[in-house]
Amino acid sequence: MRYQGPTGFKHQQPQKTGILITNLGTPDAPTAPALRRYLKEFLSDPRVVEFPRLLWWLVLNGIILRIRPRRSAAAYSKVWTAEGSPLLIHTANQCEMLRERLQARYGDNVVVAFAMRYGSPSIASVLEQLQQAGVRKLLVLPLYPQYSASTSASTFDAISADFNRRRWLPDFRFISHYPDYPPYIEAMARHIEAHRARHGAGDKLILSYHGVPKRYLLNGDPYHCECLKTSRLLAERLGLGENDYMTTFQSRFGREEWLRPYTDETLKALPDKGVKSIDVFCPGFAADCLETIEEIDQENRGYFMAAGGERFQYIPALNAEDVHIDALEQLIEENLKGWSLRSPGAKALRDRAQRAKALGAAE
Ligand SMILES: C=CC1=C(C)c2cc3[nH]c(cc4nc(cc5[nH]c(cc1n2)c(C)c5CCC(=O)O)C(CCC(=O)O)=C4C)c(C)c3C=C
Ligand SMILES: [Fe+2]
Ligand SMILES: [Fe+2]
Repeated sequence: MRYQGPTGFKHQQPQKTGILITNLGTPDAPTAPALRRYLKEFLSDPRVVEFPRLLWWLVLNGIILRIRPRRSAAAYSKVWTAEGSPLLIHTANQCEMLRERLQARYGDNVVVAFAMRYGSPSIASVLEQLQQAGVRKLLVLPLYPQYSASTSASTFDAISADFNRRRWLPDFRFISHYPDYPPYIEAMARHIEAHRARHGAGDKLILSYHGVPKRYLLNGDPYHCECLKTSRLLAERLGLGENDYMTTFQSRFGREEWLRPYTDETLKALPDKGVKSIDVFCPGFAADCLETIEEIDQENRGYFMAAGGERFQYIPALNAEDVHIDALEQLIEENLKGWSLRSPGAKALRDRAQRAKALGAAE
């Protein structure tokens, strides 16, 4: 059978609305074998590494997967907690809080779940569970505020690959970005203000985003533009002048040029320019993860202090903070508009089952 129908389908099953939040994904353990599996899946995605396939296959399997898993495992072991990878824990918490709030309003008619683009829980496995649960309308929210083909479009690819094998597709909505969504800007502003009220404010606020190769920007990816927009709106909301903040790009991979200015080079240079006290926040990361905890709060803190910096404050990601969940809940609510969140009543379900029986269908 080319297209898979729902298994164990019941005509009386109430039809539900599914809300799927996703993030990038993380290895199962901070070990070289787990990193090898994770990096192989991640770095084989043509949305992430846009290189001629055969050449990249040779480089990935011949060089990168022989060296990087051990190095990355060492980095992950610095951030790993008793409950597991920070990215997975924060995403699970975000999901749980959204579920509580949305089910308080809509009861069991909404199902809220999370999945990871790479690693587990995989998008395919969670979509299968949602279909089994009777989800006939599906809203997907990848937790990437700024659109990039390497993240947002890659998530869409994974969903569409799953749909490609299915017989019965749900109504479908996909939030491809929210870089200027006022409640998101407001959530970050309040979070930063609260942090500054407790710990004081540095002379400059560094807004560091994950980078992508500059080539992707030149080929039309809106990511760079969206990062600058988020920064501008956040700075305006915080009342910051042009000299009070900076947008930088972190997490370079490989030898080609990535979006500039680079976070590490910027932080190494700031003390010489007289900026010795900074706050760093990463607006593009909905949850703390390796790239914020190890790369920013550990590695880049070290660069800044070694270059003569005196005060470095990392402001944590929004994670499962109430202000963040408020913003995500509003974003979800707005994107659910026009969908009735009530499932058909008992009578409608009985009638439907009788009609199906009359037509000779299984129950
Ligand atoms: C190889 C190219 C990469 C591109 C392009 C890229 C884009 C990109 N990534 C994120 C968010 C995250 N990336 C994370 C880890 C990570 N990223 C890359 C490479 C690229 N990312 C690698 C190889 C890794 C793994 C770690 C390592 O070996 O260095 C993470 C953290 C995951 C975790 O488990 O904590 C996030 C989140 C965005 C938003 C983005 C493009 C905009
Ligand atoms: Fe990345
Ligand atoms: Fe990194």
